[in-house]
Amino acid sequence: MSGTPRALIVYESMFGNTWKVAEAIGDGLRTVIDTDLVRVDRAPAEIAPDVRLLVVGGPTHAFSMSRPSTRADAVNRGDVVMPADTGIREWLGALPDRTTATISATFDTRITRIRRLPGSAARSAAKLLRRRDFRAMVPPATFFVDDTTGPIEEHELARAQQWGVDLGRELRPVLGPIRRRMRRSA
Ligand SMILES: Cc1cc2nc3c(=O)[nH]c(=O)nc-3n(C[C@H](O)[C@H](O)[C@H](O)COP(=O)(O)O)c2cc1C
Repeated sequence: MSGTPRALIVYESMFGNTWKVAEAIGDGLRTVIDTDLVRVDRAPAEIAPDVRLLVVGGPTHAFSMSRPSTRADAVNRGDVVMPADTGIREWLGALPDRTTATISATFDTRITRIRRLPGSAARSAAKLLRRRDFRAMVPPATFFVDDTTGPIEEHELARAQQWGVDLGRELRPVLGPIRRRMRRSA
């Protein structure tokens, strides 16, 4: 383990709503830990050892994480904010096996009006992470958009920021011993 512990948020977004949620979560998390935010098509192929918390989020497509076909569908529905050739499913699938213990958390966006339907990208992503020995810090979280292309209401973004703050609080007891060790060796 090396460097100052930090959090990394990797997000996928077609119409910009999950991006806004990721930024709000980052604002919350930064009250506790240095946090980097990166789009999935620019995300590192490996998780650096100083990343103590990995947060992954994306839009729910067809009851799960997006696939090439659902992203192609999204492109036909409106202007997209990132290339459709990759998503969190592909990025998580290509991650190498863990060499250091990393804690994880996942989130997604879904449509308010069909909130009773099952299926969540966050839950699917959490399953993939568990298989790769990441330890989930909190249950998967969902933030709601008004319709397929949005918008997302301010109260959902406020909830996302608070989720980030709460996640940071959960992380504190885990970071405490690391910070103390770092102070001693400084
Ligand atoms: C092809 C496709 C399939 C979708 N399937 C679902 C779904 O199963 N459940 C749901 O709640 N929303 C579904 N949605 C709506 C997305 O969740 C919504 O577009 C997304 O939350 C917006 O986030 P973004 O702007 O970051 O892409 C779907 C959208 C698309 C384009």
